[in-house]
Amino acid sequence: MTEAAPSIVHLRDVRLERGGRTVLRDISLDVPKGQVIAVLGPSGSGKSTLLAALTGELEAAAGTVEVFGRPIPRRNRDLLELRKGIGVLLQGNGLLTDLTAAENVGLPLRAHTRLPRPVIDRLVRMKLHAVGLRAAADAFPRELSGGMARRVALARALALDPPLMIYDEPLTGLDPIASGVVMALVRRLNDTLGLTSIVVTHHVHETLPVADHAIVIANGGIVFSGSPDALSASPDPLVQQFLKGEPDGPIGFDAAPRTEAA
Ligand SMILES: Nc1ncnc2c1ncn2[C@@H]1O[C@H](COP(=O)(O)OP(=O)(O)OP(=O)(O)O)[C@@H](O)[C@H]1O
Repeated sequence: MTEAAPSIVHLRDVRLERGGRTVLRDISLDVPKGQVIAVLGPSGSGKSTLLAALTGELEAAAGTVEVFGRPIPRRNRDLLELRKGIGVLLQGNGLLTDLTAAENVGLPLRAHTRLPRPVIDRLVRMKLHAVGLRAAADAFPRELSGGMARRVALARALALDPPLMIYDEPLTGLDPIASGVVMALVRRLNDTLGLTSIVVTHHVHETLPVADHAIVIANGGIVFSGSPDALSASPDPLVQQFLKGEPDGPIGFDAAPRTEAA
């Protein structure tokens, strides 16, 4: 019998507030090592708020948040150490326009390590190779397509070999082909590098095929948690409304979360 993989992320009965208002309540979630999990939900449902709790940017108002088996530290130095273990790919690529692709990927290595230049150069080439862009090392961001720029940003997020990757809307602004390339890469990198990945998105149909597990956030909480197949087959009207992108149904048009205290 194989042992269950340890949880890289563990949330129990978590309540998250923004500006004194409850955005998410009763959030319990375990992300086992090695999995790709999709966090889905309509705009404003609290997906970014959940991510902020995982990176320690937002302290939970109640409940337990553990990453890598430890509660999120409060001391700044410990928090910085934790964050080195979490690679984050944000919606905008955040590439510096006056640096080449290779220089952008090398930034975290120069900022957080004292590795000698030739070692950094070699690591940068490896990261660019991992995203299929070794040939683009000397290109500037303006010379790259949207999909290529996203992959450079992905290589940079991987620079410090983080065991946990968080993707916040990785497909925004990409065409269907580039979206397919990026999602296939998310899965391949997860498996070849032994990572755990959390993909926050409202691109359900592009994301589910590469995910092991999906959760749907709406109306202030987790309304679905299960396999992608179970999600597609769910009879829950709320889930169906979200999957079909229908404006009328149990999810309010402005997706305003419940505001009463837990
Ligand atoms: N700093 C803040 N102060 C007050 N309210 C906030 C803050 N950040 C987010 N909110 C509110 O919290 C709720 C959830 O926002 P959040 O950005 O987490 O949603 P989301 O699901 O990531 O949305 P999107 O898909 O549009 O990025 C929204 O009602 C939003 O207005």
